[in-house]
Amino acid sequence: MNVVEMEAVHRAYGPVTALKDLTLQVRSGELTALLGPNGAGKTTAISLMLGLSRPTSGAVRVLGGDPRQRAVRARVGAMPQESALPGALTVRESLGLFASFHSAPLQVGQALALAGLDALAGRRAARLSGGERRRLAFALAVIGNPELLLIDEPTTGMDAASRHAFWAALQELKSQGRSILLTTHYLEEAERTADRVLVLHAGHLLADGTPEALRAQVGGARVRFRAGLTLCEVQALPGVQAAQVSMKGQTDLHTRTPELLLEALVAQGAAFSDLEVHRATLEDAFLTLTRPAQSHPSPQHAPASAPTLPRGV
Ligand SMILES: Nc1ncnc2c1ncn2[C@@H]1O[C@H](COP(=O)(O)OP(=O)(O)OP(=O)(O)O)[C@@H](O)[C@H]1O
Repeated sequence: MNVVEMEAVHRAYGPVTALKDLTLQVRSGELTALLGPNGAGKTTAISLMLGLSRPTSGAVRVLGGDPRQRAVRARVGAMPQESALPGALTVRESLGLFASFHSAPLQVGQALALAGLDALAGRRAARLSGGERRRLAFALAVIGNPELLLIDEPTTGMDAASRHAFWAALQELKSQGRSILLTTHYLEEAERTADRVLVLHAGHLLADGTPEALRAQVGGARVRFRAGLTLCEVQALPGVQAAQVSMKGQTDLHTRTPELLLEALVAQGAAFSDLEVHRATLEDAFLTLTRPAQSHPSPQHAPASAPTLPRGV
């Protein structure tokens, strides 16, 4: 069963087209990650699912109904990218207030525990740090005991321990049978926790599958080592698909046949050190999928065939 269905959805903001002929489904009981570069249309898609705006054309159905219906909204928990929190209330009072809007809410203590806010229950929202405010926004999203959680960039501003705790809380909510859709730019976290990944780019759905399936599209491995080889010499090694060589001899390459490559390196008698081999990640798949249309890749995401230049060159 699908908890969200978008069919041929088009959404324009004046001359800007944010979503183009977007068809996607979010399945019941799964944790789905909606990924995409900045401006891909993720927040627009979530705001349509929350019934906060309407598609220019196409259809959006949530829990089998129109997301603008009160009965549907009552079953959905929302954590937007930026939340206006009741600053004068304490964390516990905020949760109590929001709980009173729902017919069968969680207990305030349950929401506090899920969001790791027990120690901050008596603090006014206005005095919370950025990461703590995200945790309160999460607690407010779950207090209504929702069947479906729609979460936009939840872990931005959270420290590593809070992010860890947050993902554990999502797993707990999922194990209770809830469906979760979230956007994130933390691809390692999506890879570890999502059942399914949807990749948006320029308002289109580029890919839809398990993290394993997306990784398999790229396949192969990333190999890193330090050696005195030039970029041309590295590119001439068997099976190299893309490579970078820094001025200090740090080599970073992608290959589908790491064993052949290492055999050739040893056969050549090349002196190399600091060898690391790991299979292609979801981030590798994401960059490969979204790279062709990126107009200004950041240095860390630059095409892998370009040699790394020292600062200032
Ligand atoms: N209210 C608006 N008015 C005009 N353009 C908008 C509006 N909201 C979004 N857009 C544009 O629509 C496109 C999609 O934006 P959206 O916020 O959905 O992307 P996103 O994938 O969530 O990006 P990010 O990862 O940066 O949050 C962008 O080009 C954005 O500039």
